[in-house]
Amino acid sequence: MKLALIQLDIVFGNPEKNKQNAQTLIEHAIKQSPDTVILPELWTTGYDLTRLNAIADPNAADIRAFAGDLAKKYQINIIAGSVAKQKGDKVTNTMTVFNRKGECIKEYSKVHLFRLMREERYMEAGEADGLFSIDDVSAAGFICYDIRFPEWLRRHVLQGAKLLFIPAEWPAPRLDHWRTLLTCRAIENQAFVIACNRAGSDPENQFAGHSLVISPWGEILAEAGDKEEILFADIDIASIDAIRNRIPVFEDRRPELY
Ligand SMILES: NC(=O)CCC(=O)C(=O)O
Repeated sequence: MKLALIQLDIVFGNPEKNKQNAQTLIEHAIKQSPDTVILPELWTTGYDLTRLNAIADPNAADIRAFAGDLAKKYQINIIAGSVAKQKGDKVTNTMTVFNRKGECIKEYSKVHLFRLMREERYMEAGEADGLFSIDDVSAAGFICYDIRFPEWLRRHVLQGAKLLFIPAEWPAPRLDHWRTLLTCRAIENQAFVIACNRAGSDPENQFAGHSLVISPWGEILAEAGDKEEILFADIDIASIDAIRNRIPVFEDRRPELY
């Protein structure tokens, strides 16, 4: 499976500009014939949380039209990062996933809200899992801070997820945590980790970039720099079973003890 991670430099609070920029980058990526394109967290608005009532996406209708059309036009899967989804008086940090026909096959709302960026003041946490399939491969989505909760990812892997997609807005001062946590999640779950961060800054944070694709053995297959770029990687799905046979972690677990 060929992946294209769109490490966007998000324009604060400007969905129209961000959609234009994302479309340009996606259409650039299409020239390399990716199977799956991934976008970052809250990429239409950034963390412009105080203006969410003006800029959130009502019922995620806008992202459904934008990413659904592109997925169908180019016959690709799109993990459309996350957007601020407005439903009634609630806003969630919601990821959408589109198949090659342009159908929205999953919505996942971030379960762990990040207090350091005041997310819990403006958003509601999700309550449901992030499981889906693309091209018949079991996958799951998580959003940024979710990666600090290994038991949440493990629950999905125990239900079959082999590709772990992670859109993020991860600040630069914790780049070491980003790399270490993602590598651990890949090794302990013997799964591919595909993590698309944003580049650039907003009024409060400089973001790390360094989007990553990590193998189930913990090897970094591709890593972006700290500027806007498209990161490409090819992953070999069959390698997952080879690694799980070599060190049979899932057979050796002792769930009766923990
Ligand atoms: N947007 C986020 O959830 C950021 C999470 C983060 O920075 C962390 O250290 O965790």
